[in-house]
Amino acid sequence: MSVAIIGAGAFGTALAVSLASKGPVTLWGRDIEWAGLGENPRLPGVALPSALRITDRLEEIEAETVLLALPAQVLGGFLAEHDKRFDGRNLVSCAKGIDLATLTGPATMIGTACPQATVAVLTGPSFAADIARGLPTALTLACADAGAAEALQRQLSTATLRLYRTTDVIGAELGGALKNIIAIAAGAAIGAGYGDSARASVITRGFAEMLRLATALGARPETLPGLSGLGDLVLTCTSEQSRNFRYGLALGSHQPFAAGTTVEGAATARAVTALAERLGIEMPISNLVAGLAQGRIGMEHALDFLLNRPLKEE
Ligand SMILES: NC(=O)c1ccc[n+]([C@@H]2O[C@H](COP(=O)([O-])OP(=O)(O)OC[C@H]3O[C@@H](n4cnc5c(N)ncnc54)[C@H](O)[C@@H]3O)[C@@H](O)[C@H]2O)c1
Ligand SMILES: O=P(O)(O)OC[C@H](O)CO
Repeated sequence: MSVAIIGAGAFGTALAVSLASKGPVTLWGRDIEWAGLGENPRLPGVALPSALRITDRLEEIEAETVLLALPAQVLGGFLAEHDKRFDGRNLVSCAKGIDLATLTGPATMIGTACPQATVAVLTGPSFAADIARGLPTALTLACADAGAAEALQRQLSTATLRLYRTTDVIGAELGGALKNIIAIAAGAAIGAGYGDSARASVITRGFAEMLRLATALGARPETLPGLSGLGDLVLTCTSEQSRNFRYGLALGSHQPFAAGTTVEGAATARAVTALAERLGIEMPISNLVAGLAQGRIGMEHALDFLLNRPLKEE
């Protein structure tokens, strides 16, 4: 089975570099003026291998397995335009977010746009730079069809990229989407100088929120403590490599943050606030992050927002 990747950002390029160690890979990007330079500025210091073909022509994407490595908020527009071209293939979502327009995750969006496709999700704790440099990384490959999950697991594992499989697509994709919100909160706590104990509380109570919403939306509870949930939550809340964590740091310390950086947790927090309201679920950390990201709540009120809630059982 041949492989192609849509989205030549940091993650799409990193996956392309890793998969090119096994055979030819095609990478499609909208803006690829860097292709001839042998390096993607979003992934500095990583040489692009010769087995990697880079194109901005979608008609060249003929692979059976296509990884969609676009940010969650742009995926819907891409699918609306190109659904027919990709229907019927193996479509693997790599986006970690919930679409604000539809309040659904990437797997549902892909399945709706391309009903004949086999839909899968690739998620879990992994920084693009680590994957591209060949550092050992473990991910989750989720597909409702157990046979297809096994085939994709084999196809997309490399010598340094170890994939575990599951049929719980909703659980795997929600873990990856929701951890970004909690990482912003953890960054804000550190940025504001609240300390490591506060960060541990944010991670733990944040995980409780993730579990609450994910299971209400149909996730299996045992999926959330795995790589795609807790694994990625821990990574993203503790590393300044994370853009979501760094965005939180900037919010907490009243510093500017580079516009145009992909920070999936900001829009996803707004989507989660709407979903939680619809389902009658308490998501105080997610609500706070949505308020901070929209400028509705100032950092000076953030602590009151969390600490003045009624005392309750853990
Ligand atoms: N970077 C990581 O370490 C990492 C790791 C795991 C998962 N992810 C996920 O992968 C997804 C992509 O993240 P990234 O790090 O590659 O982001 P990025 O900011 O590096 O790249 C985003 C890419 O999307 C392209 N793009 C934006 N709008 C587009 C549109 N309308 N049509 C076509 N292309 C468009 C941009 O040109 C850019 O190449 C996110 O959901 C992210 O959470 C990233
Ligand atoms: O840089 P972030 O915050 O988008 O995180 C990247 C990955 O999701 C970490 O697993």
